[in-house]
Amino acid sequence: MFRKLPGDEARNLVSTTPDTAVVFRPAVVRTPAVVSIVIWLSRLIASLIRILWRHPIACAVALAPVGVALAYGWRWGLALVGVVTMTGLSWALLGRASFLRLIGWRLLAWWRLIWVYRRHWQPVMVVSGLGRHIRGRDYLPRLLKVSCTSWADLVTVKMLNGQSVKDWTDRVDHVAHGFGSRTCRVAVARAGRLTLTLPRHDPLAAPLPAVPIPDVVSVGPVEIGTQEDGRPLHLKVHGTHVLIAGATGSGKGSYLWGTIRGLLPAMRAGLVEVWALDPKRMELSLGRALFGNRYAAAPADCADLLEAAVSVMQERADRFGGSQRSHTPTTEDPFVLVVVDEVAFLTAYQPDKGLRLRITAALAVLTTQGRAVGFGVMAALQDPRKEVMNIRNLFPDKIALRLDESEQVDMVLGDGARDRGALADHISPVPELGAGVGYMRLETSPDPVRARAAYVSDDDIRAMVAQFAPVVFEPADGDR
Ligand SMILES: Nc1ncnc2c1ncn2[C@@H]1O[C@H](COP(=O)(O)OP(=O)(O)OP(=O)(O)O)[C@@H](O)[C@H]1O
Repeated sequence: MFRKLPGDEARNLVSTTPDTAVVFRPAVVRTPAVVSIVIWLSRLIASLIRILWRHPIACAVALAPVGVALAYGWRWGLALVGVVTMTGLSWALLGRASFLRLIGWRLLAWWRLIWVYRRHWQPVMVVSGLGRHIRGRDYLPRLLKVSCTSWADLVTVKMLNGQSVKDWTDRVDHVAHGFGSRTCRVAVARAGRLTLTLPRHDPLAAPLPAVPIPDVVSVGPVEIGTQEDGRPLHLKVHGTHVLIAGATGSGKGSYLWGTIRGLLPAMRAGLVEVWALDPKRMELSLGRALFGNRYAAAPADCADLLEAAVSVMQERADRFGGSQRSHTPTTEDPFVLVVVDEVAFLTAYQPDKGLRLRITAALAVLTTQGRAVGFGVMAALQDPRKEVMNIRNLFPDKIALRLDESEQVDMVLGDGARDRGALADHISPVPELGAGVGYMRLETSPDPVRARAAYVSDDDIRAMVAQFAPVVFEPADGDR
C-alpha cells in the first residue's frame, strides 16, 4: 500500500569529502506511516478551511445541492443543479457583459489560478531564479491573486523580502513563457507587491478602420485607436508634445493622420491650426489642402515655417505674460499643432548646417516654451538615437512603434521601459499584424500602454480633404 520512502535508499549512502579520511554516514530517521497520514490529513483539512474562508460564495453554491439532496432526497438536489445551470446559461446568453463581469471572468480566474499558476508556480519561480533553494527549502514569491479581463490575466504577487522590481523585470521572458503567455508586463501594486499582466491573446492583432470624425468640436484628447484592454486610445495633444518613433512601415502615419482627423471639427471652428512639415513629401502631402499655406516640404521652407510658429508663440507669450499661465483655445488664439513627419531629415540628415541649426533651435524653443501658450509639436522619426534627435527628451509623451533593436526602446520611452514590458522590438513587421501597434509612455504614467492606431487610408484622407479643406484654414490665413 505504501511506496518505498526515499530514506530507504539514503540509508545505504556513504559520502566523503575528497582527499580526506572523513566519512559521513547520514542518519535516517524512519517516520511511521501513521505520522505521515496525520500530517497529510491535517494539511487537507487546513486547505479545505482556507478554501471555505476565501471563497464562501463559491463553496455555498457548490455545497447547497449536496445539502438539499441530504435533506430532501437526490431528486431535489439534481433539480437545484438544473435550475442554477439553466439560469446561468440564460444569463450568459442574454446579458453577456454583466455575466462575464460578475461570474465569467471570476470563474476563469479561479480555473487559471488552479490550473496554470498554482500548478506551475514552483518550477517557474525556481527555474527563472525568482525563487531560492536554501538548505533544502524552497523560498518562493507568494502568488496572492489572479483576476481575468477579456484579454489578460492579472496576477498579484508578493515578492520575497529583499527582492527588487528589477529582479522581476529582468525575468519577464521566463515568467511569460513559463505560464504560456507571449509577454509579461510588471507593475508595482504597492510596496513589496507586483501586478503581472500576462495576455491570453492579442486583442490588437487585426487592423482597425479609421475612427469616425467626431461630431463635437474638441481640442483633444483625440480618439485615434484602441488600447490593449479594449478601451479607446485617446491621445492628448493640447498641453504636451508627442514624439513617435518607429522603423519604416511601422505605421507612424496612422498616428499623425488619426490626430489630424480627430481635430478636423475644431480646425473648422477655428480653435485649432495644424502646421505641417513634410520633408519626405510622401506623408502629409496627400492632405496638403487641409493645411493651406501652413505646409512646408523644402528644408528652407520648413525652417521659415517653424520660425514663424516661434514668433507667433512668442508674441502670444508676451501678451499672456502676467495675466494667465495656461492656454484655452479661442478663435483669436487657437491651439497650434506643429506636425513634423520624419524630423530627422531636418535635424540630422540635412546637409546645410545653417538650416539644421535653425530648425533644431526653433523646435527646441517650441517644445520648451510652447505648451503653456497653446503650441504643441508632434514629430515622427525612424531612428531615435540622440545624434539624430538630440531634443527627444523635450517631448513629454512618447510612442514607440516597431523598432529594429531592443536598445532603441529605452531611447524612445525612457530608461526601464523595455523591462516594464514595452517590447517594441518584438512587434510584427507584417503590416496587418503590427503596423500602428505601439507602446505609449505618457508623462503622467511610467507604465507603457500598448495600443494600436486605427488605419487612416488614402481614401479616408481624400474624404477628409473633400469635406474639410475648403473651410478649415480660411479664417486664420492672415495670422502668419
Ligand atoms: N494603423 C494601421 N493598421 C494597419 N495597417 C497599417 C496601419 N498603419 C499603416 N498600416 C500599413 O502599413 C503601411 C506603412 O504605413 P506607414 O507608411 O504609415 O508607415 P510609416 O511608419 O509612416 O513608414 P515610413 O517611415 O516608411 O513612411 C501602410 O501602407 C499600411 O498598409
